[in-house]
This record gives sequence, C-alpha cells and structure tokens, in this order.
Amino acid sequence: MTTTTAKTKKPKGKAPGPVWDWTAGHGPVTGALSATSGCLAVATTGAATGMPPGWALTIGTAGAIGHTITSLRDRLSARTVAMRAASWLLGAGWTTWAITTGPLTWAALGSLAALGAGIGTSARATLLREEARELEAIAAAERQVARELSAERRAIAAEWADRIHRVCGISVRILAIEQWPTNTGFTIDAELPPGGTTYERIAQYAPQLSADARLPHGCTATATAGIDQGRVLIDVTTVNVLAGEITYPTDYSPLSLHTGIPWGVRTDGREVLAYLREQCALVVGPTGSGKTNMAHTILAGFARTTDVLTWVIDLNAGSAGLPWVRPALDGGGSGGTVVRPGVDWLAADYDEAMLMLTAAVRIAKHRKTAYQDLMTQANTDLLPISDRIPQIMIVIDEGAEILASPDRALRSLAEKILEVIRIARAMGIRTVLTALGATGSVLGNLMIRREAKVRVALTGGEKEGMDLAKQFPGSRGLRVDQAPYKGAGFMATPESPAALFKSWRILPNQIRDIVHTTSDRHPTLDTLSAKAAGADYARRWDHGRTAWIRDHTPQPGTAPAPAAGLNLTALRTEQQPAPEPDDITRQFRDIVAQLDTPAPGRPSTRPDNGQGLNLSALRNSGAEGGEDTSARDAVLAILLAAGPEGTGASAITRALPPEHGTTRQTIVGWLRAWAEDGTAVRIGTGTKTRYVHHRHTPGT
Ligand SMILES: Nc1ncnc2c1ncn2[C@@H]1O[C@H](COP(=O)(O)OP(=O)(O)OP(=O)(O)O)[C@@H](O)[C@H]1O
Repeated sequence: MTTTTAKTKKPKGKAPGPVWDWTAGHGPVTGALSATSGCLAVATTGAATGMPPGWALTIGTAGAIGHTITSLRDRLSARTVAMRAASWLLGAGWTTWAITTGPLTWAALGSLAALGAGIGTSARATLLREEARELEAIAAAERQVARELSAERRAIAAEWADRIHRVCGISVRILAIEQWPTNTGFTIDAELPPGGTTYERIAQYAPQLSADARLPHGCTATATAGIDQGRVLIDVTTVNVLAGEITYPTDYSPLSLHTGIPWGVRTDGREVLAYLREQCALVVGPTGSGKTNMAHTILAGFARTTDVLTWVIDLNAGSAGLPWVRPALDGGGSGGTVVRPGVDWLAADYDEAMLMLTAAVRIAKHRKTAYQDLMTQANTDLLPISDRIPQIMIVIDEGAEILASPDRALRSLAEKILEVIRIARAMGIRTVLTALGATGSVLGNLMIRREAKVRVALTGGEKEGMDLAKQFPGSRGLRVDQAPYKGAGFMATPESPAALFKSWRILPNQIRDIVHTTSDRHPTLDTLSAKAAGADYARRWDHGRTAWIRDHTPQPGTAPAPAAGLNLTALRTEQQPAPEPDDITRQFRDIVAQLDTPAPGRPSTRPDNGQGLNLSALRNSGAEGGEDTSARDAVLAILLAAGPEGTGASAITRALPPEHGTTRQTIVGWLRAWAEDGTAVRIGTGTKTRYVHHRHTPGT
C-alpha cells in the first residue's frame, strides 16, 4: 500500500488529504514494514493464544514457495527470487522463535527491527538491479532490431552497388539507404567515382536498372542530383501505388500560393507541390486519362487558398467550373449563410472568355502602375500577393487546343491568352492550361515552354502522341508504360524533377464539401484591380450572363442526370424541389451580393464606385421581372419609412407583405448594394447592422 498525492481536481464532497491506493504494489520500505508488522502481529497473537510455533514456519515456507513460483513466472532474476524466499523464511523463523520465547522482549523486538531493515535494504538493491536488468533487456532488443535493419541495408547497399557497376559501368560508394515510411521503396544516397562522373550517367540507365532489379511493373529506379554534384540519389519504388485510387485528402485547411499547392502524390507517398507565383502550368492528358478529374483537384487546391482568385474558361459548356458554382446555387450553408462559388468567374463561351481575358490584361497593366509605391516599399519587382491583393489563376480547359486552333475567333482568344502569359507574371496573373496532347503548337511555343514549367503528363496507358522527352526536356528514363493507369503520370516543377506521380481522385460530393468549407475564405479582388476590370468583372454573375447555368439545373420532376460530376442538385433530398428559374436568379444575386463583400475583419478592397456589385443598375436595365422590382420598391419604402433610426434585414423581412415571397438573403443583398451605391448608409456590424435611407442621413 502506498500513498499518492492526488493532482487532479478534488471531487466534490471528498475529504482532503492523501489518496490511498490499495492496488499499488510494495516498495522496499513499505514491503519491509508490512512484513515485520505482520510477523509481530502473528507472534503476539500466537503467544497469547498458545498457537503451535511450527505453524508459523509452515506458513512461511508456503509463502516462500508461492512467491518463488510467481517471481519465476514474471522472469525475475535469481537474486530477486532468492531475496523474496529468504525474507519469507527469515520472517517465519523469527515468528516461530518469538512465539516460543515471547515477542514483546527487547531481544525479540530488536532482532525484528534488524530483520526489517535487512529486508528493506536488500529489497531496494534487488529492485534497482531488476530495473537495470529490464533496461538492458530493452536496449539489447533494440540493438538486435538495429543490427537486423542495418544488415538489411548493408545487403541492399551491396546489391545496388554491384548492380550499378554491372548495368551502368560506374563504381559508386553507397553512403546511406533510407527506407520510406510508406514501405513502398527506399532511397540510396551514393558517392559518384572521381573523374567527373555525373548523376545523369546513372539516370539514363533507369529502365535497365529497374529490369535488373526485377521491380514490379510501375516501379522505377530514378536517379536525381544528390547533395552536391559528386553525389546521386536513387529512388527505388518497390510497391506500385499508381495503380489504385487515392482519394483527395479530407483536410481542407487553408493554403497559400506562396507555400505551394498540392497536386498529387509521388510513388513514395510525398505530396507534390505546385508553386505558381511566377509559373504557369500545363497539364496534358488524352481523353480518359483523368484530366478533368485532375483539373478539379487543381481547382480544389485554389479554392483552399486565401490568396488566389480562380477564373475558369471551359468552352466545352463550362463543365470544368460548373461543379464549383452549383453548390452555391443549390442553397445556403448551415444557418442560412450564403455559399460563395468555389471559382470567382466562369466563362463557358467565346464572348465571356474574351471579356475575362481582356479584363485580366487590363488588371495586369493597371497593377503595374498602380502598385509602384507598394513594390518600392516592399523592395521587390514582383507584386506582393496576399489575401488583399490576390493572384488570379486562369484555368483554361483544353486551352492548348485553343492555342492551336486555326479558327479565326479562337485565334484572337489564343492571342489574349498568350498576352496574359507574357505580361502578367510579375503582376500576379498566371494560367493553368490543359491539353489533350503535347502537340508542337503547344510546346513549340516559346512562351509556353518558358513560362509553364509546372508540367503534368497524365498517361492513362495512352502511348500515341505522348512525347515525354518534349514535355520534360532533360529528364531521362521516363516511359509511358511506367504509369499506364488513370490519373497517373509524370509531374515536374522547377523545384521537383520529373518523376512518376498520381493525382487524387475527387468526386462531386467532395467538391461540394470544399465549396461549403472554403466559402468564407476566398479573397476579394483588390479595389484597384476591380476598377481596372470594370463592369465586365462586376457583372460576371449577372442574370443574362449566367442564364446558361440554369439550363444545367434539372427542373422539378425531371430525372437527375447520370452522375457525371455536374448533377450536384441530385445530392439534395428528393423531396426538396429543384429551384425555379426565378429562385435561381434570386439566389445568384444573393451570392453576388456576398461575393464582393470582404470577410469579417478584412478591410474592404472594393472600388469606391461599387463596380463590383451594382444590383441597383439592374432596376433600370429591365433584366428583372416586375415582381422583383415591386418587392424591391416595397423594401425601399420600408427603409425610407424607418427614418433616421434605420432598420435591419430581419425587420424588413417581417414587415414585407408575404405575397412578395422575398427571402431575407435577397433583402440583405439589396441592402448591401444600396449601401454601396449610396442609396442607404450602413450602421453597426453583425446582428446590430442597420441601414438608414440616404434621405435621413445627416447633411442630406
Ligand atoms: N486520379 C484518379 N485515380 C483513379 N481513377 C481516376 C483518376 N482520375 C480519373 N480516373 C478514372 O478515369 C475516368 C476518366 O476520368 P476523367 O473524366 O477525368 O478523364 P478525362 O481525361 O477528362 O476524359 P475525357 O476527356 O474523356 O473527359 C474517371 O471516370 C475515373 O474512373
């Protein structure tokens, strides 16, 4: 029995003081105390009641035998076993003697005290020895594992030094072998022989080395530069992770353009990061290779960032961007919050794409002059990208085919794309082009070759038109048949040489989750850029320009389309009818109202003239139905009637006649628009937000 001081909070109603732990074992002191007090108690009772002295000896002998058995079972040392048995026998001997001669004499008590001290001291010594023995046993086991491991490593080192000599004719000295934590291969760190041998000499023999090592299909031995030019690192994959499906990680934590955006995994399980502050990207993949899926994982990465605005051009009916817009249309998030689309602008046809690219050129040119002071202060010639001045990433699905098109209209679009690539690097506008093939018209273009060094080739088993040497110049030993799986291929960035990689699989429900999770994280376009982009940008979600999205929304009663990645509405419960076109129009306006509203705590970056959202302009444009106009007039009337005190969205919703059927969200959108165009003044924040009609504001 030992005592411990309870450190945890005292339970109510319990007395203070030490807590007795009745289950604790004996230490040397308490063990000796327990033994001697037990002997004294038995001897005193035995002497008083005339107990036969032989009984104590019998009990002591039984105790010694029992303790010996349990100690042996616990694999304790012989010394501990002997000490415990001797304690029992000595205690029993003293008790027998004390019953015969009387326990309460100075001789008996003195000898018992001496016995207790002896037991305590030897118990402590054996305990320490037992602990040391246990530690030594653990260390010996660890040494054994290490010996086996290093024996395995030595065997690998010897085997590969021999193989490199046989296959490449180079004698290397292997310095270390690192087994990957994923157990899918290992890395060899080797010293190249003197005389100017470079790592490329080994890299060019990658297929031969893989064959000689009898690696499974899809596994490679890739040589890359080591810590200095006299060293080489050889990554040897022994398990093919490319064949299976790896789903997009469910960790949607915020990312930044500056810290890299993960696009997939290497064969050793490490994520490959794309650094796109200055680079453009090119993703090549024939049909069915997983290119659309990869485009979605790229959009997922951008959606997670706090400093990127994503613009998407997909002339194939906008399908690449639709799943990122639809969750915003399908309804609000939890608590009725407005969900912002996962992309900031979606162009599905030539005209919209032209507006987008022209706006991008205007922004790039304006940023160059408007941010001169900022760049001087920061002592940089690259615009400092942040959540206040976001980078614009223009993702152009099958953009390389636009560049190669002989069509006159597409040629003018291609010129704009090339102009953006050419002039906007420093000003924070970059592109991600996808392509069906790495054709000469794409890689033959110097601009693309120079600016788009983040490159992906999804092979999907297709060999035709896959010229890896052109797409990854300088990389040797890359063969299409190393990655004949969907979503698998090669990826290279300036930071990470071309090597096998697998893109994550992402499905519509995950896209929807990401849109919801990242809704309040997206930056807003900085005031100066928004001014330069003008009305084309501010009205990007206008009814007329987004009507095509409604066409993709199933009407009530129609069967949902097959799960082609676009039918996110089908994810809602069946009883819930699909929104009527008017509802969609309204919802979109609400989204737009929120889109250009900075997140709480972030200073406004909106243009002073409210170009980012000019819903009141719609009133005169005739773009809306009469019902909406009358509802808005009614809301305006309520606002006017509220006088200098003003009123809030909830109060207006309650006051508005129900026949208008206008939601609170719609009213919030109108109020925000009026606050921006000067019709009303916003007072307070959060739940205390009120709006006062401008006629009731001071000085009017
Ligand atoms: N990363 C991946 N992991 C596993 N399977 C994948 C992956 N990406 C795509 N696939 C599979 O490949 C199929 C085709 O993918 P996807 O539609 O993205 O190809 P694509 O190259 O865009 O083809 P298309 O141009 O014909 O649309 C998917 O339905 C899926 O089964």
